[in-house]
Amino acid sequence: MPFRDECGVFGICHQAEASRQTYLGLYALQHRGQEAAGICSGDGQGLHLHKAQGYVADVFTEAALDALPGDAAIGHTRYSTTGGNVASAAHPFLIHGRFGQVSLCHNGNLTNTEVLRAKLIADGHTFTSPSDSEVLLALINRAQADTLEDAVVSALRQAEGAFSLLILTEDALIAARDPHGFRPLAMGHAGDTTAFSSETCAFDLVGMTYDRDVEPGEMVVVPRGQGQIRSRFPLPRVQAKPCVFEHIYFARPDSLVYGRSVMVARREMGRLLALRHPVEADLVVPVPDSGVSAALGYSEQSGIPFDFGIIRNHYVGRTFIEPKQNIRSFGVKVKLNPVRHLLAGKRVVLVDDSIVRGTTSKKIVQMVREAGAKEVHMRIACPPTTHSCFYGIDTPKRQHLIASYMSLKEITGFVEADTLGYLDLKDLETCMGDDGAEAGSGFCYACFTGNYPVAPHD
Ligand SMILES: O=P(O)(O)OC[C@H]1O[C@H](OP(=O)(O)OP(=O)(O)O)[C@H](O)[C@@H]1O
Ligand SMILES: NC(=O)CC[C@H](N)C(=O)O
Ligand code: SF4
Ligand SMILES: [Mg+2]
Repeated sequence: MPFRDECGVFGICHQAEASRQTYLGLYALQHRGQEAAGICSGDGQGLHLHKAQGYVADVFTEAALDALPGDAAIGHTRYSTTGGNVASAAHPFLIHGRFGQVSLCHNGNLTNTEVLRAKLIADGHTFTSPSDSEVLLALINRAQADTLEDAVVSALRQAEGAFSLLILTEDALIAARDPHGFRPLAMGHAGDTTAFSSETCAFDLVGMTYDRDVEPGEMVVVPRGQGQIRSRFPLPRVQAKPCVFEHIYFARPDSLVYGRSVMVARREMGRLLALRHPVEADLVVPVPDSGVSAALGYSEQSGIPFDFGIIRNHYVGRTFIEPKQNIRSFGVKVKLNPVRHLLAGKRVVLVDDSIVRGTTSKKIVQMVREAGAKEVHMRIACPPTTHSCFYGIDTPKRQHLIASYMSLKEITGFVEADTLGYLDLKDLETCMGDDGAEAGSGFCYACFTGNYPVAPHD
């Protein structure tokens, strides 16, 4: 996979079946991370943890869920950004420390992990994993603070980069988001139950109503017992920079992210793409699944009919045994297959959300031509991806991003498309309702501009 996803977090409080609901929440967030999954629950007697490498459905059995009792839980699906795909770095992390049992899970990536880690190790701390997220727990435990809440604030003040966090203790469920709000975190309810999730599609599954986002820089404390939900903003205020790529690619189209419909945003990207890069053609074909919404927008705007000229096999996992005999482009073919009957003799507009390395796109263009298409015009629903992400997305290094070393003309030649058009940054801002008071003000666009809101130390 050229682009790997990130992580999903889900947490719930005052729910009799907290761990089962969290399991379902994670099931809905599976697309955000497939390396490991875990849940920590609390029943008033203590915290209980189960985590392992693998998909949510494989990590949790009935018996595993039965061993996670209580009316509060947090859970995580992981794609590593720091520490690699190792069992010890699965979330949630759980410690028995100065504030009793404290469990934490994290979506995002710290940009000063190495500095913090080195300092903690010099102070005598021992780590159980290479994870950046475990550093946060160590900071909480070692904070000069009398209460857990103040210790969390102290840790968050030292952390730099991206964090949407859920913390479960014997007394509270705490949600927090870094001051730039790089990664999403939604809040919802059903009756007395409060829940948090990376995306609202998880709320739909467990029957929760989305209320609002945890704001950038906000910390929300849900007491486990009686008591009101509390909100505070303990971190220095900065211009929020939520990740625009959530809307382009990562999030599910049925989710609201930052309170906006992902489907609507993607469709708008497709519409503007059609306005800026029109072409005479017979058929608009999406690269499934992530290109579908933008392709619909392109078709609506251009009036060129839309059809599923490429079909995706939904049962392809992350790895498969390759045939011994070399089959050309096997990696792409096992996942995507053209519908020859639709493509033969047609001038095709192929719409995808993004080009990363360019290798998939090249093979898809080839595949569509081999299926008989007369012309292939590629349209990409975001600007050229020229910079890597340090805030929780595992993008390839800059030198592997094709747009960082090739011009538009060269990329067109490389992927062997007849024409190629990208959405430009201004249009992307328009689709996101970013009025661009300052250029690129309301979201993080660093993978297109290199303007990193937080300098990556590591
Ligand atoms: O330029 P490349 O490096 O070849 O990669 C670009 C592709 O990568 C992503 O999809 P991906 O194959 O990761 O999976 P998806 O099915 O989730 O869209 C993206 O949606 C493009 O289709
Ligand atoms: N993608 C993520 O959000 C990863 C969280 C954390 N940095 C880890 O590697 O475990
Ligand atoms: S660099 Fe790109 S992927 Fe990373 S947070 Fe910013 S917009 Fe999102
Ligand atoms: Mg794709």
